Amino acid sequence: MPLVLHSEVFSFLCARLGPERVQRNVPLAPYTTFKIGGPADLFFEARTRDELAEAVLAARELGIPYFVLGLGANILVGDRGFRGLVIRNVARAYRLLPGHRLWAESGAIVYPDLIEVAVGAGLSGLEHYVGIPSTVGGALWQNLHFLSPPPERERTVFIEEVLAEAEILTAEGKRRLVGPDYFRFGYDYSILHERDDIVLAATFQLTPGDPARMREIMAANLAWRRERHPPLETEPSAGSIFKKIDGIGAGRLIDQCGLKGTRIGDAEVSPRHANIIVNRGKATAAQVRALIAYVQQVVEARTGYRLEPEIRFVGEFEPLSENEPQPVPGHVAIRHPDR
Ligand SMILES: NC(=O)C1=CN([C@@H]2O[C@H](COP(=O)(O)OP(=O)(O)OC[C@H]3O[C@@H](n4cnc5c(N)ncnc54)[C@H](OP(=O)(O)O)[C@@H]3O)[C@@H](O)[C@H]2O)C=CC1
Ligand SMILES: C=C(O[C@H]1[C@H](O)[C@@H](CO)O[C@H](OP(=O)(O)OP(=O)(O)OC[C@H]2O[C@@H](n3ccc(=O)[nH]c3=O)[C@H](O)[C@@H]2O)[C@@H]1NC(C)=O)C(=O)O
Repeated sequence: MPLVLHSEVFSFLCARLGPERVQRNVPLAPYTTFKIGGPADLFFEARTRDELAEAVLAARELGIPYFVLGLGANILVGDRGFRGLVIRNVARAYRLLPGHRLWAESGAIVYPDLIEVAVGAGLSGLEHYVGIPSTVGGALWQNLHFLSPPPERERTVFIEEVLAEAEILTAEGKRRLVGPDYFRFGYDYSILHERDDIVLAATFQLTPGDPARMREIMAANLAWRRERHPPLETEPSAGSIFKKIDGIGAGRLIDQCGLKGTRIGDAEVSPRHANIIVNRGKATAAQVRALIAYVQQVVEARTGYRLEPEIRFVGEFEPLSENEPQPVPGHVAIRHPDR
């Protein structure tokens, strides 16, 4: 039974969060970069970090499932949607502080908002992440990263390198200021994967830099992405589907197996970058899941490597039906610039 039918739950949330503020049965597809996903039984937009904390505490008190949604850039929402409360984080305040610091609520958007304000003030440290869709919360969750500047591009730079401190709501319900060590950052990893802590705000320690050089880095990184990744505006996706395989490359393996352009319904392995699945129009979460499973199966059979999804699966998924379209091999393959 949809949670929405439990009127006491709805009344409790309205009393806690405001009568006009809690919505029922809200489609989630528009709030994801994949443009896929069924409805949330209950939906609330948190406009400040206090509202975000209050919504999480209310859901915990009720004992109902909840999910904090950033830009929905790293998730696949099931076609049946989410049985519980989706809290969309639109707490987007930010300001520059003395000592070259930038403070931001966790719903603040890294690009363009934070990067533009930092670069505009001649402060370096965030410009690497230009063009990557992410809120501050999502960035700490996954330790947002990109290649170091050209021409060397000799390493990966991570957002942990400029994090000074963060305000969190802990799994135990306490508001705390924590330093970077708390997060135990790794590649695509932070403690937020294990603990039910919520990021409310973060402060970044930036460094004075040459704005012209920062603009140069931004232009080069945007060009790098444009050349390799399908454009989100016309080919909705969730970025890389599978985790990095050090020194080998998930994308390269899929490409070498000739899977670019393979489709199940409207879900397609991007002909531009083999580790990205794009929604060609009306793709369902079931089709994306089936395509993920198909790619895993082919790559494992041919190379022995088991690809692990990097994206988070959220909500309820339809069981795969026998009527689901079968995989159709791709015909056109765009040569990847690194091959
Ligand atoms: N490098 C690239 O090209 C790309 C990278 N990405 C990555 O995807 C992420 C997208 O971020 P975004 O769209 O904002 O997030 P999403 O809405 O995609 O949510 C992703 C996860 O982040 C967690 N999360 C979000 N906000 C908070 C918060 N305030 N506190 C604690 N956890 C939170 C949630 O985990 P939980 O359920 O555990 O609360 C959720 O599962 C970024 O990390 C970015 O690096 C995405 C696309 C491309
Ligand atoms: C896109 C994301 O992150 C990106 C991040 O933007 C960039 C830059 O730092 O490095 C990674 O991309 P990537 O393209 O190097 O990763 P993979 O998909 O594993 O590809 C590895 C390598 O395979 C080769 N490759 C890739 C795609 C393709 O179609 N053909 C091909 O040959 C390329 O040489 C590539 O460099 C991150 N992906 C992963 C899985 O770690 C994301 O997180 O959503």
